[in-house]
Amino acid sequence: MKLFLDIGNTAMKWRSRGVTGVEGGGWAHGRDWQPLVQRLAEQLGGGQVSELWVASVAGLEADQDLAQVLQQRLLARPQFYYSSAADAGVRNAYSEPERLGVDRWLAMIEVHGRHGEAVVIDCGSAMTVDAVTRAGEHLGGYIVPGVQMLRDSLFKGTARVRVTENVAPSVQLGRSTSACVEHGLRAMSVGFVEFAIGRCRAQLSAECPVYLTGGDAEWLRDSLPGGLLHDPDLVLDGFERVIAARNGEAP
Ligand SMILES: Nc1ncnc2c1ncn2[C@@H]1O[C@H](COP(=O)(O)OP(=O)(O)O)[C@@H](O)[C@H]1O
Ligand SMILES: CC(C)(COP(=O)(O)O)[C@@H](O)C(=O)NCCC(=O)O
Ligand SMILES: [K+]
Repeated sequence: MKLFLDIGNTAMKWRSRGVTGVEGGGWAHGRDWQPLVQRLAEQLGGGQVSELWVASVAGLEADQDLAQVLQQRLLARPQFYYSSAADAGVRNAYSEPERLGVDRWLAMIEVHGRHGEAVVIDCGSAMTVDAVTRAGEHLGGYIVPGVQMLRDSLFKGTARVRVTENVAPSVQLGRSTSACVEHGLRAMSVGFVEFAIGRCRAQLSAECPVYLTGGDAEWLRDSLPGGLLHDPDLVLDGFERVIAARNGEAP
C-alpha cells in the first residue's frame, strides 16, 4: 500500500491507500519517532508499504532521524516532499519557495484543486493563514502562535496565571483567572481569524470558500462566523493529489 505522512510540530497524521482505496488513517502526538512509528506499524497490520511519502515541517535533523526509523521499521524508503515554486497549478508566493511550510503548501493545493480560489486557516501548533486565487496564485499568508503555544507562553511568562478548571467556550469578559485566559485566547483567535478572512477576501471574491483545519479547529470553529468549511484532512488530501499527478494517476 501507499503510505502518506503529514509531520507537524506536534502531531503525525497518516493515511494508507491500497488498490481498493483508503485502508487506514490516524494521528499521534509526540516527537519520539521510535514509539510513534512502532504504533503506526502496528496500525498498518504488517501490510507491505510500496510507496512511503513524507511531508514534514519538523526540520532537517528531525527528518533524518525519522527517515532512519521509518526505513528500519517499515522496510520502505521514505520520499520527502517539500514546497516548491509551483505544483498542481499553484504558484508559491515565496521568493525562496522551499521555505514555505509543506503543510501550508499542500493544504493550499487541495483547496485550489477543489474550488480554484480559497482561504485556508490551519489551527495547529502555529496558526497559519494562506490565500490562493482562481488562477493558482498564492497571495501569501500569516503565521501566529497556536492556542496551546499562547497558553504555554502565558504560564511560562507569569507566576500566577494558570488555567485550573474547565472553561466553557465563550468570549465574554472572564470572572476568574481561568476564564480570563480561556475567553481571552478565544477572543484573540477569533479576532485574528476574522481580520485575516477580511484581508484575504478583499483580494479574492467576497464569498470565496474559507477552510478551517488543524488540531484546534474544533476548539475554535463554534466561535467563528457560520459558513466556514472544516476539513481536518486537507494536507493529506493535497499530498495524495500531488503524488497521484506525479504518478500520472487520476486524483
Ligand atoms: N491529543 C493531543 N495532544 C496534543 N495536542 C493536541 C491534542 N489534541 C489536540 N491538540 C491541539 O492540536 C494542536 C496541534 O495541531 P495539529 O494540527 O494536530 O498538529 P501540527 O501542528 O503538528 O500539525 C496542539 O497545539 C493542541 O492544541
Ligand atoms: C508554520 C508552521 C510551523 C505550521 O506548522 P504546524 O503548526 O502544523 O506544526 C509550518 O508551516 C512551518 O514550519 N513553516 C515554515 C515557515 C513558513 O511557512 O514560512
Ligand atoms: K499542520
